[in-house]
Amino acid sequence: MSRSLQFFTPSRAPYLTLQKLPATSNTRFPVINFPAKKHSLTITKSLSSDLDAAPPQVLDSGNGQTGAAGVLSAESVVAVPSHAPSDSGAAAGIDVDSVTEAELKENGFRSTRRTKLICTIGPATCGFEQLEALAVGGMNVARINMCHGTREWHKMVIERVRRLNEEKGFAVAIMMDTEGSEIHMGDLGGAASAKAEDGEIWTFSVRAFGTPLPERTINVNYDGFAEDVKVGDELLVDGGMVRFEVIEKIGPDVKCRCTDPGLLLPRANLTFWRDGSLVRERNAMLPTISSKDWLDIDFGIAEGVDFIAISFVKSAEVINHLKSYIAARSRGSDIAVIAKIESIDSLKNLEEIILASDGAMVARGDLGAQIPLEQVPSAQQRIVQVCRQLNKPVIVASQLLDSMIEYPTPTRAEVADVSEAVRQRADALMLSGESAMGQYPEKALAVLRSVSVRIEKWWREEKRHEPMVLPDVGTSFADSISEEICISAAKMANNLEVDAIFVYTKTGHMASLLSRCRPDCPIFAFTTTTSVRRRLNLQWGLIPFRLGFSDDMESNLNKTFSLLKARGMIKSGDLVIAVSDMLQSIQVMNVP
Ligand SMILES: Nc1ncnc2c1ncn2[C@@H]1O[C@H](COP(=O)(O)OP(=O)(O)OP(=O)(O)O)[C@@H](O)[C@H]1O
Ligand SMILES: CC(=O)C(=O)O
Ligand SMILES: [K+]
Ligand SMILES: [Mg+2]
Repeated sequence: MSRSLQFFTPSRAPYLTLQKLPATSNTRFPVINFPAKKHSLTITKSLSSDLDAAPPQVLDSGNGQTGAAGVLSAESVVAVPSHAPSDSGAAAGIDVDSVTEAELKENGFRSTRRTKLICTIGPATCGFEQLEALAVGGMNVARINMCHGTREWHKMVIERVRRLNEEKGFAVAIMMDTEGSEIHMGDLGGAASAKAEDGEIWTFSVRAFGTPLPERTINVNYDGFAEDVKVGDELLVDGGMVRFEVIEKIGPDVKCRCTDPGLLLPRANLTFWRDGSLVRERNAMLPTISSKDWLDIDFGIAEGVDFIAISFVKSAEVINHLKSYIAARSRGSDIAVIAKIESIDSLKNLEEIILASDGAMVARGDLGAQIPLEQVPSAQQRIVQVCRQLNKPVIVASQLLDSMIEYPTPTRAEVADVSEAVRQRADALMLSGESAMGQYPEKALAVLRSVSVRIEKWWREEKRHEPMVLPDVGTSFADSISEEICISAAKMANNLEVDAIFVYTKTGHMASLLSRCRPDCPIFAFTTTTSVRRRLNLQWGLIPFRLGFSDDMESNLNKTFSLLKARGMIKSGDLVIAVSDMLQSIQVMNVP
């Protein structure tokens, strides 16, 4: 039966009847079909009886999927879920993150956290129990930073995260972050940190020293350093956490007086400034991906990491180069490349870099060392917005809760900063030192979680739908149809106040298009492979499930309903919108 498009205007009237229907009704609701060949819009209303005939679904056996998984309140985690191996159970079963499942059951769809959380793993969090505590606390992605630690150490962390996923039913993705070849200090001869006091004279040298290092001496990784700096230059450690003034050059050694005291951390980034601006002599010519980075990338490909984040990206070219390298090396696997925006050049070429990448990171630590600090917030806003427009996930990183490295509670200013990133609707927030080497990694994660949930709720209550125009991102007509479907589905979901959007997607693309619209309800993303499922874990509002499904949407829906109902994740009467990348359609229905 064909109806006019007007049927789908925001007016709620035609839908009032939907909600009055008995919860047990198996009536299916209007289906908008965009037939693949005709491309004409027909709206059909079908009354199907074969839902009744759907055979009962068999759950994976022996994994306790129907049992209570655990309880996660906004404040604390009460029980640790125990769960199915993520790769077990083929067609009939369904895999979902056990903590998310518990959260959905406990607090309902609406209060499920939409903003994703990344934890940098370091000495404070590399143990199996510590990793598990982070996963239970909501970590969606574990980041390993190739600036620090050995490859054996990183391999061990990756193996532990894998084991956690397999044994406990998580879908924590792994992000490997390259070192890049900007100027940085050496490893302090093995010391965890060193304190520079006001007025002290320190030597920064390109000489290779044995260990232990001579007192008040810092090794610099960039050979041109002593030639490039001038007496009178200002030397900034970590973008100004500690400052020195260059007072004398003696061959490879540069003598500096400490002007702003503070803690020096191993391999901290170094920049030098002259007359108020950043000096970029020959180091501007340093390669984005160094020879060591290529070895690390080979390691990441071999280990099958989910994301590779590239430090100090300057142009789209390097991203394209790396993507073709990955494609040639890792046939079949799909490692996503994240461009770290942390240099002046990356801001200049922002749109083309983001277009070439699979996502971006606002790496505020180094960015704040390259542009004046007061310009970082507007740069962040711009990067977040461009990513949203171009449908790429965006991460806001660095110093979100820096004081929690030492203290158990954040500053009010830090909470405000986290809130602002959530309010900008970034896909993900990242902990660095707070989780890698801080005193309170789990507490810091809990702060990110509770602030995210609270600000998201406030956003929905205030109905702050931003008037953002989302441009076409695809190139083909079929892409345009998908985008229109997702925009319409998200709008319908908000207007009808549906409980969830279901998306069946093999590549994850349809799910990301829905995520881009930032709808009020969560998006249940069903995908067939564990790697796509882990990758979707970086994107705003997506709850990724692994499920075997076919091209027949009717049977997919039946199967999903019975599996999710059996696990207590949905109930009869819940209002759901379903879309898929197999069938260009929007369906609105109550769970039978
Ligand atoms: N694998 C590790 N081993 C030891 N310490 C680590 C490790 N990873 C991180 N850290 C410590 O945690 C701090 C913060 O981690 P993070 O990775 O965010 O630092 P960063 O070096 O400032 O980042 P980037 O190099 O990407 O700009 C580091 O400065 C380091 O002291
Ligand atoms: C995360 C990172 O690399 C930075 O903030 O500099
Ligand atoms: K790095
Ligand atoms: Mg950096």
